[in-house]
Amino acid sequence: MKIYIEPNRKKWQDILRRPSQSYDEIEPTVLEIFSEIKQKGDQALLRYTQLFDGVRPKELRVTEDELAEASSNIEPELKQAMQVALENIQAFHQAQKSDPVLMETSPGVSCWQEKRPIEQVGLYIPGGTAPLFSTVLMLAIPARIAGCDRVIICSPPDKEGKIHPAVLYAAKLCGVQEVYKVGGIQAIGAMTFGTESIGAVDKIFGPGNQFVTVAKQVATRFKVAIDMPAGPSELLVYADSTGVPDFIASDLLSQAEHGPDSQVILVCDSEELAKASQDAVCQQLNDLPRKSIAQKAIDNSRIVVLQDKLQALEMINTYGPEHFILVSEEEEFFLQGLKSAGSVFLGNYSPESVGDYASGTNHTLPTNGYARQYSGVNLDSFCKSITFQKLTAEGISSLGPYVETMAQAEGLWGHSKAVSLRLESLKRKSV
Ligand SMILES: NC(=O)c1ccc[n+]([C@@H]2O[C@H](COP(=O)([O-])OP(=O)(O)OC[C@H]3O[C@@H](n4cnc5c(N)ncnc54)[C@H](O)[C@@H]3O)[C@@H](O)[C@H]2O)c1
Ligand SMILES: N[C@H](CO)Cc1c[nH]c[nH+]1
Ligand SMILES: [Zn+2]
Repeated sequence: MKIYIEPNRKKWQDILRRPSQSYDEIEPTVLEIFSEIKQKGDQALLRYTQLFDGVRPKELRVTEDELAEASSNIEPELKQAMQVALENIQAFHQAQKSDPVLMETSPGVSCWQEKRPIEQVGLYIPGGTAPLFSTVLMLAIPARIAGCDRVIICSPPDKEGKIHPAVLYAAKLCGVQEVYKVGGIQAIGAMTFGTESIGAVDKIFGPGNQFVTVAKQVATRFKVAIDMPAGPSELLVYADSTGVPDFIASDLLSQAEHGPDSQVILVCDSEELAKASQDAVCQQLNDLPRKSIAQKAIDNSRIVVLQDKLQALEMINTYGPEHFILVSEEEEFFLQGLKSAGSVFLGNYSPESVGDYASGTNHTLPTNGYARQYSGVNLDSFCKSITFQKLTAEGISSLGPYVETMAQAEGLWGHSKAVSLRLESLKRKSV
């Protein structure tokens, strides 16, 4: 990880550039695959699965037997850990339920807002280099709490044409019955257009690599919604002298090991901490089984020394990290000034991994700077808000004339008449 000491502002853009390929580079591939899926359905899914995952599964849908069998392949210790995670994720997302908003905006004019679940949702579970069964919990639990009617999962098959038992076990634990062996761009296409085996959904959720993320973005042109662009994982750590280099390095590597296109950034206030953390990264990297993946991500990662805390805060907000770890005596200063981040971890005892698995917060979060305009997945992601209104005779009598005036000023006499007719009818009744 290269160290930049007090870099000039003009250099920030270069220092903070993400390593993933751009939308424009991947979009043509996505459009080509989507077009084939629209024309050829399952046949196209199987062709691309063979091409990208090196396998042609006999059936796209995971059978009931496969779902049931998964449990016998999971160690009791893992089952218990998943249960703890499930309970925390469930509790935190259940607590996000909110009461309908109901009020009388003026006498006789009642307005309210209620939520309804999105009926059909598709959950993408990454599986290219690691079977992220934790993502099943992060997406299927809020979908169930929200009350979505149909919840399906798509995940890439392994070389034997199977989905990892932990993914299937988690699906069963969360009550998901429809699981398909398809990943990447082709999975997003299937959930967008529907094929013979896989019915289309209303909204697609879930993280994935750069191909999955661009495919989701392209899919929104075809009347499906997405949660957000949740691509290659990233982390920004800010630490002052209270930071522990070994802890910092372990956090940086925890996100670097996700994929070669991940990126991690350390911003700190001294050269000493920068150097010690850099050394700790080099040392710990050697012990990681996914060293070669993490090394590539580390090559795209940076350490920046900024003594001025205002500048440091500006850099954090400019980057808009997916994950932000803050270890500072000046916690309040940074929290007050923080504008954009997917999820925040405070102090020396809050490693980012706890949020990835079990603290209860959601790990499906905006990357690539999208924290500037998107929230991470939460209960509301699975709902729509519908507004309602009911006016009494008193309500339309007092509000109606203002609506008539505004409608006529916009030249929309049809709108005005819908009010006038009622006002006249009330006048006739009163004489
Ligand atoms: N932002 C978040 O909330 C979040 C959460 C978890 C994981 N992630 C990210 O998810 C990603 C998981 O990536 P992964 O690769 O292990 O699994 P993945 O399931 O996202 O992608 C695997 C699929 O990518 C497709 N693919 C691979 N190379 C391709 C190519 N050259 N052209 C077209 N398609 C290709 C294949 O179809 C394959 O099945 C990581 O980047 C990780 O950082 C993000
Ligand atoms: N860090 C990922 C989100 O960017 C989520 C994850 C799943 N498993 C481990 N980590
Ligand atoms: Zn992670």
